Amino acid sequence: MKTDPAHRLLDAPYPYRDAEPCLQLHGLSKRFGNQTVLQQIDLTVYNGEFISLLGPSGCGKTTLLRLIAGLDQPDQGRIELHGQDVTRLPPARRDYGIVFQSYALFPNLNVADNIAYGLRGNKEARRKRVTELLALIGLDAYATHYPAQLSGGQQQRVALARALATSPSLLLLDEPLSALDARVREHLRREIRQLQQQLGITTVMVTHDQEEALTMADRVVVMHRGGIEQSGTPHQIYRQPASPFVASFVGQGNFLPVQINDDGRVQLGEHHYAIPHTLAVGQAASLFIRPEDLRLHPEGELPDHTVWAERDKQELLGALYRITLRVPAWGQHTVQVDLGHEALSRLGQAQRVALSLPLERVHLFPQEATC
Ligand SMILES: Nc1ncnc2c1ncn2[C@@H]1O[C@H](COP(=O)(O)OP(=O)(O)OP(=O)(O)O)[C@@H](O)[C@H]1O
Repeated sequence: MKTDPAHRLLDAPYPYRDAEPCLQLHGLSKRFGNQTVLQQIDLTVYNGEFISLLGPSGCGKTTLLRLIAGLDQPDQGRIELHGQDVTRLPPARRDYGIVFQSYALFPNLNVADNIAYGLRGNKEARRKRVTELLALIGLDAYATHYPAQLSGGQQQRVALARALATSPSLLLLDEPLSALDARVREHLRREIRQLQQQLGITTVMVTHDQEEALTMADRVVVMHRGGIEQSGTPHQIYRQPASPFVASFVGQGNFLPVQINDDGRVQLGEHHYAIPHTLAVGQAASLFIRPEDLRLHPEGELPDHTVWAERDKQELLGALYRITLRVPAWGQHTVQVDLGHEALSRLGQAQRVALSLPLERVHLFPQEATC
């Protein structure tokens, strides 16, 4: 069920719905030798929006960022920045700042000189701007330090200040946090997001880390094999995945084979469910449900559509337990269910438990559209 993803209208309360476009990509394609790396990419990024390009290794997200930056040339298509065609302009004539995964600071320049590197104007104006930027990134006390004297997180903040120094209208971030350890990464995520909102700077960030994309971005653009699979708010991407690829790449999920019966109901093993869908009668499909959406019921609580399930494995994930169960009535398929500690203790130790399927949480995908 690959829907409209790239151009789908965002929800009404979406804050950038009526904003002016900052960056527009029209039919961008790129090949390296025989390999098509990007195919007909269309994307509009609105003023002030934080977009994350999310996808597995090799899906083309860095290539797309490099095309926007002018570090590579597209074979086809057009790039507009504030309505101006910049497709053939060199990087220096495009109005953006960029931060790479490796800090890319000049080791022989101190922090202040690194930040001032791209600044024009007289010495006093540059000094003033550097002081402002040092305050912005909370490194006022480090102006005379050299990159080697800073932690990874501090170096990346300097790289960010350098990218912002000329007040560009677009900020490009290429996996800016992936070289940092988990705790620093989480902290810097919040800092970058706060700074981006404070400055209102339009931002495009490449990441393969779904948590990073979901927590930082206003809109996540999921890429797969050189194309855009879905574009939507983090909530839409997680809750209304447009394809099996998005459903499985972002978060966890159970896929169960089903059949569409003559009466339109969805057959899962021995059970029939009335789930709204647009699939054809007789069509094979996959039913998708997230582990936290399946319900396990303690003895004595048996709502409609309950099936019996046999407990198999139980793993502690930290805040949750992931329980693996075999469901004879669903064709012996196994499912995974996430439960909080409280819910697990209410469930007790019984080997056989009642399982129900909240129909409003189910997604159906035609089987040929598997990832
Ligand atoms: N300069 C190049 N020459 C040849 N092939 C390239 C070049 N740059 C990228 N590719 C190929 O293009 C494809 C997409 O690469 P790209 O770096 O855009 O992917 P990605 O989604 O950013 O992945 P990763 O997260 O691993 O960086 C890959 O198969 C890669 O090998």
